Amino acid sequence: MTAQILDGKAAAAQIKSELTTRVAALREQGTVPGLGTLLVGSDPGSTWYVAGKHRDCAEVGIESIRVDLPAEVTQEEIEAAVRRLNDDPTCTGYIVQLPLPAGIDTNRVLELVDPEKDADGLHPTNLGRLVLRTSEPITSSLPCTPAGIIDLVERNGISLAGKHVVVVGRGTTVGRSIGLLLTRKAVNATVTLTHTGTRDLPALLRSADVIVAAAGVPGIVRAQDVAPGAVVIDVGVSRTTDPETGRSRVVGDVEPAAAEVAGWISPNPGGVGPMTRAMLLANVVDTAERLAAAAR
Ligand SMILES: Nc1nc2c(c(=O)[nH]1)N[C@@H](CN(C=O)c1ccc(C(=O)N[C@@H](CCC(=O)O)C(=O)O)cc1)CN2
Repeated sequence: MTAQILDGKAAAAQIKSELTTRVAALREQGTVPGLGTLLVGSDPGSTWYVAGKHRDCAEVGIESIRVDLPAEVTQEEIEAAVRRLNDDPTCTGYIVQLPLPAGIDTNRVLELVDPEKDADGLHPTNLGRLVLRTSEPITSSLPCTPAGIIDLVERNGISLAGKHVVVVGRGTTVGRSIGLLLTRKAVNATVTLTHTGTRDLPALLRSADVIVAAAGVPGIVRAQDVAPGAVVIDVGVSRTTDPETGRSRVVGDVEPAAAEVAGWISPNPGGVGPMTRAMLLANVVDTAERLAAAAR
C-alpha cells in the first residue's frame, strides 16, 4: 500500500465531538434537537443502519424518534407516517430509510417530507437550492454522503478546486447529488458523471484527479485505470461471503490493488460510511440552530 488513508472513522469522531458541544449549548438555550427515522420492513442492512443512527444521536445528545412499519404497509400508511413526523414538534429533522420496499413510490414519499425537516438533504426543494444557489451559502440540509466525502477530502488538506472529478454511478444519494456540491463556487471542481451508458469508462478514470466510485459494482474501478497519485473514494457497498470464514463482508467498487497506485484512498468500510452518519447529525444540529435563531 502506497496511498495515504482518508480515515473517515477518525474524522467522524472529531465531528461528533464538535457536535456534542453544540448540542449542549442548544439544550442550555431550551432547544432540543430530535432526529426521526422512518424504516419500512426488516431488511437487515437498513435495520442496522437505522440502529446506528439512533446510537449516534445518543452519543451527541440528540433525542431520537423511531417509526418502524412492517414491509406489507401501503403507500397511504407510509405517507400518513411522514405527515405525522412533519407535524411532530419534538422531531426537528428526520429521514426515510432507503430503499423502500418494491411497489412503493419512493419519490412521492420523499416529496411529502417537510423540506425544513429533511435531514438527508434529498428533498427536491433542497437539491433545487443547490442548483439555484451556486455561490451563496446554503442554509438547508446537504446530502449526507456527498457532504461527507468533500469534508473528508478537504479535512486532509486536499483542495478540490480545478480538479477533474470522475463520479461513477448516477444514484440520487451520491452520484447525481455530489456533482451539485462539487461544482459550487466554494469547491470549484470539474465533474464528469458516468453511468451504465458511458462509453470507455477506463479512459475517463485514467484522466481523473479524483475518482468517486458509487456504482455498487465490486471492482468496477480497476487499479490499472487509476492515475498515479489520484484520490480514490470508494462508496460502493456490496455484500459478499468470505470464502475462508463464511462470514458476510462489505466489498467496495474499487479493486484493493488501486491502493498501490493512488495517492490517497478511502478505506471501505471505515471511510465514507462513518462520514455519512456524522453529516446526518450535522444536518440535524444545523437545523436546530436555525430554529433556535428564528425563535429569538
Ligand atoms: N435515507 C437514507 N437511506 C440510505 C442512505 C442515506 O444516506 N439516507 N445511505 C445508505 C445507508 N446508510 C445510511 O442510511 C449507511 C450505509 C453505511 C454506513 C456505514 O457506516 N458503513 C460502514 C460499514 C458498515 C457495514 O459493515 O455494513 C463503513 O462504511 O465503515 C452508514 C450509513 C442507503 N440508504
